[in-house]
Amino acid sequence: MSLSRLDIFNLRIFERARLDPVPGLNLIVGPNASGKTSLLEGIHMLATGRSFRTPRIEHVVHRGSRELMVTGQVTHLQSERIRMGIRKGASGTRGRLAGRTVRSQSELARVLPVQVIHPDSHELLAGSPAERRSFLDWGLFHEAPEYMMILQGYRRALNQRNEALRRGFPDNVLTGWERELGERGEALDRYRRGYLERLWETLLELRGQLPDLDGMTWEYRRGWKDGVDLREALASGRHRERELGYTLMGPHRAELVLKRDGVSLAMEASRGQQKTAVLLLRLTQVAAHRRATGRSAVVLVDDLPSELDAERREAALEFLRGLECQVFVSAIDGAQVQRLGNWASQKMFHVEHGTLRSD
Ligand SMILES: Nc1ncnc2c1ncn2[C@@H]1O[C@H](COP(=O)(O)OP(=O)(O)OP(=O)(O)O)[C@@H](O)[C@H]1O
Repeated sequence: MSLSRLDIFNLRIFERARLDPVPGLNLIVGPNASGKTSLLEGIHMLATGRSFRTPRIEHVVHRGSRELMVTGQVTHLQSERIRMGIRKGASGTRGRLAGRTVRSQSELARVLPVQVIHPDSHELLAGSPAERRSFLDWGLFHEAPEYMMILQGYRRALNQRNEALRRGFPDNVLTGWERELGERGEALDRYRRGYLERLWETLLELRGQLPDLDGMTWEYRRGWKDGVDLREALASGRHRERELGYTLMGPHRAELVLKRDGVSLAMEASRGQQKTAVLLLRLTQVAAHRRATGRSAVVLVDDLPSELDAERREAALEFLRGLECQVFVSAIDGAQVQRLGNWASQKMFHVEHGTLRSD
């Protein structure tokens, strides 16, 4: 699966841009502020309805315009072509897939799975636990469609219970929400554990491809005490949670700690080591997704050279090549990613102040 055509309208610096990518490596080169990241942002917007830089759409829409639009064509098995598109602005979002309007953005995300690695991607290790929970959610969204339904139901029930806690509703109201949270929460935990086990099998096979990652391990904390049923834990925590006005236990508090030689990578690894570890984690997800579903994802790497030395850069490109999926890499200096290896197809795009040309 690959993106074979991309049209961008009114996104950041671009009023209009067209890209005809190849299924292998697409290298986007240009000076600072030319629009490299904006192109990757356009692909991410089409696939997920969101920017990876800001939750505020007004910053992404070209100044002076009301909305942005991104359309694309996804090619499956070299022959099946699917058209998709998204319009987004202050007045809302509209998505189109194969000639019809979609009910939810997730329909586009299923057709075009996208994994992004950007200069702040070390936040996966150093940022809040929510970053790591959404990492797990990415894999499960693509592998187990029912997982998202359970998660959405869990979030609804959680909001209801929090509201009931804040408004001092009686115990029998809370018990109903706790039953639902208990069932859904235990199921989410089982999915996450299973996914992590599978992911780690793939990671162990792949980690030798990047330097410095021997001895990497994980510790998953599910969000409530081991050996206790979630429903019982919620019932016993009710008194304290009434005072706080929110639910302290459950998979919405789960944490994934990544370690190397027993020490947290978030606490002690250098920025370059963290970036290499994040590359490994995200690219392992792409490989595991392929194994589980038979489908490939598109990988976006914004500013690959930043903070990676030559050895790490080359190893990263080699790793990307081995995944055999479509890759978009941006860089200021094409020479830094010159040793591209033997890709099945590759193309270089030059960006200059919002205009685009290819070799
Ligand atoms: N909403 C907007 N409307 C118009 N231009 C914008 C908007 N948001 C950002 N820009 C401009 O778009 C340009 C391109 O930004 P972008 O981040 O894509 O560049 P880049 O090539 O990735 O740069 P760098 O190498 O410095 O990371 C910048 O000059 C920025 O000021």
